[in-house]
Amino acid sequence: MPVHVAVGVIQDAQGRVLLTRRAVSAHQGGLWEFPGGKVERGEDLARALRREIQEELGIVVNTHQPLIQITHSYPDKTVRLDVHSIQDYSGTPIGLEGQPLEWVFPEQLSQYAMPAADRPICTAIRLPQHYLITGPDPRKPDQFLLRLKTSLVRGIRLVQLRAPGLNPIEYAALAAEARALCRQYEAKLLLNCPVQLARELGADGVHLNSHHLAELSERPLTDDKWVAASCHNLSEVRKAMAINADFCQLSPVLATRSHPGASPLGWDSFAQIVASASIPVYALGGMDRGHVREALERGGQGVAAITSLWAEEEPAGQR
Ligand SMILES: Nc1nc2c([nH]c(=O)n2[C@@H]2O[C@H](COP(=O)(O)OP(=O)(O)OP(=O)(O)O)[C@@H](O)[C@H]2O)c(=O)[nH]1
Ligand SMILES: [Mg+2]
Repeated sequence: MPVHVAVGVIQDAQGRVLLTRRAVSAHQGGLWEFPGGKVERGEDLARALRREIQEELGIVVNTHQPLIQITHSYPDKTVRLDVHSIQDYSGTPIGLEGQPLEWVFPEQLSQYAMPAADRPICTAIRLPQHYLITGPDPRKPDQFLLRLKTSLVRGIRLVQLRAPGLNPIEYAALAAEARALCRQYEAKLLLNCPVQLARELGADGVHLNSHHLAELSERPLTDDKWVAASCHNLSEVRKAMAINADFCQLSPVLATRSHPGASPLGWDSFAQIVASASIPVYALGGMDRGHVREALERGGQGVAAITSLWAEEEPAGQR
């Protein structure tokens, strides 16, 4: 049986995350971690989280929401980390057990030595709750780029450029323009195309379709790039984890106009598959912004969508 652990992600007004340093004598000693500790017998997760955070930092957790669940096997034990984002708390964190504290920007988390189980937590912290998949294929690139811009103006920060009907030359031209636009808004652009092309185009990362995923035996890009994958069942999610992908999307969760023939998983199967995934998983298929809460409650990272996130009109002031 894995050791069940309640873990809290606490962010300040600037978005910095609180790390604490484990005692040298402890399991995974000397490494930086997120505060938290073991769930005691008879305790539920919320109570354990409140107790651990109060014991270690002297603050009172008021509200929290699930971020990710990770099962990880170390040589000496297996842990099940139940990670929640702490949205509101009272007091000022101090290291009540003498542990050093540090507030760290999400982009800098990789500079801290942390337990191996924490890598997907850092990924989940850096990823937004919405993942925009562009569509449909552009007949007029200008209009397509204007719609992308509107989506960015509305707050989208993670974009998958999907245009399966374009040839590689058309796709490359569109990707260059989309990349320039995404940079302006500090959004990340993942290219849904063969890995070699994504490498050549110098994107922020690649989004593998299930066919490309199946062909790979290892992570195709270095750790400073994003690697994401399209999955439709548990074995594809496992494959994404096996090649060390950062995150995946799982579809179709609900019935969707864009893929009318596909039979939906439903939220229960989504949650079941996500429970076995130790990487962030976006729900895809019939999703709109209103589904974010359900996706989080079911263990997901948020929603991925074409139809509902792809802006219909031009951005204000751009006509
Ligand atoms: N709190 C915390 N534990 C983690 C993280 N990552 C990770 O692998 N763990 C593992 O999860 C377990 C959590 O235990 P803990 O040592 O914090 O438990 P605790 O606060 O109840 O302490 P105690 O039982 O030593 O008094 C440890 O085996 C630890 O190595 C993390 O980010 N935060
Ligand atoms: Mg602890």
